Amino acid sequence: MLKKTSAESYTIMNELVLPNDTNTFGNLMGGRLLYWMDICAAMAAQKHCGHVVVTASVDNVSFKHPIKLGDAVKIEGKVTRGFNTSVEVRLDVWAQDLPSGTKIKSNEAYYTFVAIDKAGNTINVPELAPETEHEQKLYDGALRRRQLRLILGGKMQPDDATELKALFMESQKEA
Ligand SMILES: CC(=O)SCCNC(=O)CCNC(=O)[C@H](O)C(C)(C)COP(=O)(O)OP(=O)(O)OC[C@H]1O[C@@H](n2cnc3c(N)ncnc32)[C@H](O)[C@@H]1OP(=O)(O)O
Repeated sequence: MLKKTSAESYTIMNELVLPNDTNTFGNLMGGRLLYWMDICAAMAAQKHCGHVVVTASVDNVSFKHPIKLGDAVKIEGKVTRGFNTSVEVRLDVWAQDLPSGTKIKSNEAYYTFVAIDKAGNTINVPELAPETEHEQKLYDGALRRRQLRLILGGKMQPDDATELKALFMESQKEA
């Protein structure tokens, strides 16, 4: 199957935080942000897969700074690696106070999507060809993150997570 690049799935989504998106403190609700991130990530995954995708899992997401009413939210998504029927998407989220132009990094996250056909059966996805050093790093890390999330999802035995185990062995040697 033809390999694809991260650039081919690169997706940018911009949103403006309106009153209906906020909590009683006037900050963007976490659930609303996760919803926007899911949409951005799904668009990136579909560009890569050439098929409809469903969200299989969302890794731990930390909310580093509150995002305020009236801020612009910019979400960037791109596929980091294709496996058999699933892809990992990396998201970077920025909040910008438009009048001052001040921009802060708000979140980073990884979402996993599975490609499905019209009958709902899972289908194979294209591999990813990293083009830069940074993309290669994300590609290598994707295998370890996949093993961790499959263990947590009860889909893999810890003993089978060879790359993850190797990482722990390395850090034990260094300590
Ligand atoms: C864009 C949206 O918001 S869609 C709406 C929300 N999402 C949904 O409704 C999805 C509902 N869930 C499902 O349809 C199914 O559970 C699926 C398609 C995600 C997985 O199907 P299953 O039959 O459980 O999984 P199966 O064991 O066949 O594996 C299929 C792929 O899913 C991956 N997968 C399964 N569970 C997980 C998980 N918890 N985390 C990451 N990947 C997973 C597998 O690794 C496999 O990928 P691979 O082929 O690249 O190795």
